[in-house]
Amino acid sequence: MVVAPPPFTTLLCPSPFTLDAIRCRRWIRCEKFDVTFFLTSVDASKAPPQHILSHDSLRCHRLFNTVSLNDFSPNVVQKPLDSLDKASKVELLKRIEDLQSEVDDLKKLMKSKGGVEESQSFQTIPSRVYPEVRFRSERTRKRILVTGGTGFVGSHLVDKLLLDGHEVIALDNFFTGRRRNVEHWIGHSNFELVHHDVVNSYFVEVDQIYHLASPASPPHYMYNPVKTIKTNSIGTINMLGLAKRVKATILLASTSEIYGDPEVHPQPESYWGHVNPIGPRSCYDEGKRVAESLMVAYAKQEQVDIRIARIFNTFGPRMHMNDGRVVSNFIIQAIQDKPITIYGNGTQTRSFQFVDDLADGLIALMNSNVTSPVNLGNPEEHTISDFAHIIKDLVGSKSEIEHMDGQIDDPQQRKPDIRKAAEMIDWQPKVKMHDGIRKTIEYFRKEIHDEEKKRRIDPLMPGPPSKKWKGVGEDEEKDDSFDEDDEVLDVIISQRTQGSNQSSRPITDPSSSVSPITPPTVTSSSRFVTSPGETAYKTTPTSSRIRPSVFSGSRSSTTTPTSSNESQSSAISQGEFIAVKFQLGNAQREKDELKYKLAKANEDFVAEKKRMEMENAKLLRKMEEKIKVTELEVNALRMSNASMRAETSMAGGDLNQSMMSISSVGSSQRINPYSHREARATQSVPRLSGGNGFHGSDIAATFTHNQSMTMEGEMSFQDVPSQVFDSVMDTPILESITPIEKKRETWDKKLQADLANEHVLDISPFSQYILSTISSIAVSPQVDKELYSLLEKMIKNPLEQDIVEIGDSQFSPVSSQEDSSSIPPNSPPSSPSSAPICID
Ligand SMILES: O=C(O)[C@H]1O[C@H](OP(=O)(O)OP(=O)(O)OC[C@H]2O[C@@H](n3ccc(=O)[nH]c3=O)[C@H](O)[C@@H]2O)[C@H](O)[C@@H](O)[C@@H]1O
Repeated sequence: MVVAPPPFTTLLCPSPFTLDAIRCRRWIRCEKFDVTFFLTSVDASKAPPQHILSHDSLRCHRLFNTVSLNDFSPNVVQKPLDSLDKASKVELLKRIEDLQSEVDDLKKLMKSKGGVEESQSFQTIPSRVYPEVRFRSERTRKRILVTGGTGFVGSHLVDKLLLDGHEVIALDNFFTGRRRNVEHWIGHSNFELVHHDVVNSYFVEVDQIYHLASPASPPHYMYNPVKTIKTNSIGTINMLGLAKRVKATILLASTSEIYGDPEVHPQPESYWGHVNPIGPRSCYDEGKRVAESLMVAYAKQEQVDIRIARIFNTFGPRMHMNDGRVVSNFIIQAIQDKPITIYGNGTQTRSFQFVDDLADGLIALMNSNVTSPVNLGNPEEHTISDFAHIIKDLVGSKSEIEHMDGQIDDPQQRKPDIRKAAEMIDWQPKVKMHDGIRKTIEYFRKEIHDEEKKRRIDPLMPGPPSKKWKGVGEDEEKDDSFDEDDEVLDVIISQRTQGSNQSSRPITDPSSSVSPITPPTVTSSSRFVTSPGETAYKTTPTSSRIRPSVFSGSRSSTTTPTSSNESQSSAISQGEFIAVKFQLGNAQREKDELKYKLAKANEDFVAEKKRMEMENAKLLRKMEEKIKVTELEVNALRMSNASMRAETSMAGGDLNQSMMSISSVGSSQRINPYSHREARATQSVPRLSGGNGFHGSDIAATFTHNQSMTMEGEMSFQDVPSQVFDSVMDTPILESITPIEKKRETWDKKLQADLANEHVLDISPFSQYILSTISSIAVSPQVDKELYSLLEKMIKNPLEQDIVEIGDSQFSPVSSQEDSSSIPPNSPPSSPSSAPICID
């Protein structure tokens, strides 16, 4: 009789000898060993006699052992769908197609998104490096609003506050402020830049408010006196209202100008001043005086915590080239070896402080508890004449000194009494005037160099006249806003239409040939007004009343018109000149704005990139899920198809087709790319005898998808079986299976021949594969026992065993060693590899 074969080799018995009668009835799957196979029953009635094989053929079982149990990867095996009717399968196929196209779309979308990212040249934008700021805890870190935060003084204050670890909001209407003054902070998490005019309300939650917003240079504040008053009155009310609401401490940047043309010298805070309330400077002087009054009123009535700084003449880097004040004018003139223009006889005095000291003083005052006004200035007093020589010497200039008409209400002496600051806020200036001047000279040298370079690259041509020019000669009302774009044109229009009767600031008469950075060389003969309200200029009404920046001056001798025509042409050329100058200013602002936008775009890009990466990751996950689902469905279909083929072949009595079906199932279940990878990483390389033979290629195809495998003496399966795999695995499921049919014909013939010659199994590695697959999972004695008995029954009486079903739970693998004791006496050895197979 038979020496019992290993249990699941027994399972083979029905297959070979009743192959043509096989009917797929149930799937058995063993997740642990990643095997799905059919349990079949025998329908002998359908089996042509010649296909019934002899038991003796099973001698070949010995060959099974070439594939060991360990060679199977723990892939997930899914249960196939139950047999589907054709319509359902078509529907399923359609769904797979849809899913596939969806997956393709998603892939495309992802690629395109990746493409966008790649093509962006944002990577070329270097990430910004900010000055290192002090770390402050939540408790000590303050949120601070600085109005006029991009101006000359404001930007230095912003620097100090940020470096000290506070959060700063710089608010500015950019009338005299410039983004470039704070551009090194743009994008910093502690910094915020707000374009806003304090004349309008602004609401923000802050601890401190430094209220600096106002033009401070005489030509600037005199340009639009109504707006200057509004800024200092309404603007201050708005900021006080905000301070009141959010209980912030507010510091007003007041000025030494509130002392007017002082009669007390030096000026202590207790001095009430000597101000002409209707003079050309009054818009600023009185504006600041009313601002101080408002501060005190809000403190008294609304308990707002206030600080008042009376700021004396200040200079330093970041002064505008067009500032028009004495320091910038003298330095630029000296650098360019142009005449240094002194208004008046030069005996008037000023005390100049370096901007760094002022910023320290403002912070010290804010953080004190001094609510009364405090002077902040450097008491080092010089006459303007001395000052001109100091500048000339420090620059090493060949400039001559030229005296021009003095200004109306020009304070004749100014020197701060800073004892209060020293006592109450422990502040005094540290930077000596000479040192500060040197730094400022370097700054202006660079500015001039940059400016000249820019003009070399892009020589300025006066653009087409603005629409505003059409208004020349008409009655046009001057806007009270600081719209710098229209500023100069407005001045010209106003000049032409109303004459020069407002400002006492010295007039300059630039000729058309004057370069935008030509220093003023104004003489004193033609422009001096004795009293406000009278005709402001001795020049003709057509001469322009522009601010006396160093860029706009020229010798007065060239300006006295000899005829009305000449006067007209002089005015036009000046207009053109100013238009060009302001084009330059606008271009600069535009550049600053672009820089800001670029920095912002960079930030936005980084955020967008992060978002896209997250989105892509999500998309990828979704895609992978879809692919997985698709694969599962495809596998299901394949298995289902295999089932059908098996059924078909059974009906047709085709051994090979049945084999193929099983092979397909075994293969398709290994498509899962994840387990595939795992398998590759962990599996040994099984060797299969005869794997490249008749059916061996199918087996190879099966293996190729999930593990490396070599055939004995043959090439690697990884390379070989692609066509085979394609033909077997990717055969359209419901379409004509022509290639397979063709093969099958050949195989059938061969099989017939083999059968005739009685050496079927000897040459059928495919059969071996099935056998080995089945045997390899037969590690559970319990399962062995059950299956064995089932199979015994099947073999004995196949017709009775129409349906065999074994659930998953029965396949929990058990180590053969561990459970050898539990193997029933009747059972075969649990290790297929060691099992002697001998069937009588
Ligand atoms: O620098 C400042 O911080 C101060 O500047 C101005 O006060 P002011 O003293 O008139 O400033 P400048 O325009 O620089 O004039 C200073 C003196 O130099 C004279 N000056 C100015 C410019 C020039 O080219 N030549 C010249 O002789 C002026 O006539 C004046 O006597 C403002 O009014 C103040 O609010 C501000 O605090």
